[in-house]
Amino acid sequence: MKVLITGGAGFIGSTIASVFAEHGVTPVVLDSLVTGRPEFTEGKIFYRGDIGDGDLVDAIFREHPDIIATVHCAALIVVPDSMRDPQRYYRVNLTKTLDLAGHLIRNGADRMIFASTAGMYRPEPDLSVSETSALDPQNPYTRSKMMAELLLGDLCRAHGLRVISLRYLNPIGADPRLRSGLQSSKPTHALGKMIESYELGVPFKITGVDWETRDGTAVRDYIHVWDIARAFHEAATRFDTVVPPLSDHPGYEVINLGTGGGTTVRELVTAFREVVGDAFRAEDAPARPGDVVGAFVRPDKAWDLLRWKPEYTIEDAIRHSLEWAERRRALAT
Ligand SMILES: O=c1ccn([C@@H]2O[C@H](COP(=O)(O)OP(=O)(O)O[C@H]3O[C@H](CO)[C@H](O)[C@H](O)[C@H]3O)[C@@H](O)[C@H]2O)c(=O)[nH]1
Repeated sequence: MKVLITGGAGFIGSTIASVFAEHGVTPVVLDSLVTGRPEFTEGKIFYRGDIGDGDLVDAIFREHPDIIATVHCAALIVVPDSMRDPQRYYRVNLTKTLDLAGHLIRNGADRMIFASTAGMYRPEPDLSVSETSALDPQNPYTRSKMMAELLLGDLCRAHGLRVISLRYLNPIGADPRLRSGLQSSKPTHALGKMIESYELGVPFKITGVDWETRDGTAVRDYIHVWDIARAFHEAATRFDTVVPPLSDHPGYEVINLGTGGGTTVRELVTAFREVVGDAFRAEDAPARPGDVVGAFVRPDKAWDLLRWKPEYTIEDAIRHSLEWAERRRALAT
């Protein structure tokens, strides 16, 4: 039994591949390596290429008729980049998803699990989001994901494609067995900057301390990447129960993944100190341009349909991220 993973050489896709492999499902990785890492494909069935390449997708299904589902992670994901170059984001995230879906339908591959974002919701007054929250994407990245979901929903109704769309926010951590992790050695996100400050011995700057939250700093739903990857496996395992074939179901189901509480930047600093010790320093600084107060995701539906909830703590994720940062440095030298 196999699963096709587009973007399987990326941070999340490679972790998903490891979870499936641990459960006896062989990953078949399709990745352009534009942002993916060749070392994350080592020892795996790997096709280097584009999800829009119909001949390639046909060849993959011809060579692996035992693929049971497609996990679609291939995408561009950096919000500020999407604002600078929206065309590229719509081409890759939207047009190529349309092409890929056509190739899947042609090959009779009707099960897709789509890696989406909870960043498309307008948060409720308490900053929570659930599947019923209004959609109000704020940048080309989240808009490209929302539009991709809309087109997939239409193809489900018209062509019998079936899609489970998993929406989540900020993945952190690394494969606990350190087979893969974040590719970039210069991350700009909060935990990446914390690790950088810790290693340089300089204070971490808390950018934004005047938000209306429990401690004035912004909220994010940081979630361990292994937990997210487990949800993809649960979705594949329960696919036909969640989206039954040949039924009244519209063929398209959205499930949010999150912790149900979120973490402020100050809470992230406290968790970081739990791991590295009290000497770690942080100081207040102005908010970054374009920053938002943030949101957290209610995961009740994920529990009902997938029997999924996060298992790793923020401290676990920090520990794994630190271990991965060290390993990545060792691999680079
Ligand atoms: O050195 C830093 C870096 C970040 N923050 C704060 O930490 C919070 C979270 O920031 P992140 O950058 O970790 O997360 P964002 O959700 O703001 O955005 C990031 O995560 C997204 C994924 O969910 C996209 O990938 C996006 O491009 C990327 O910047 C923000 O309030 C930010 O101001 C700091 O206090 N200090």
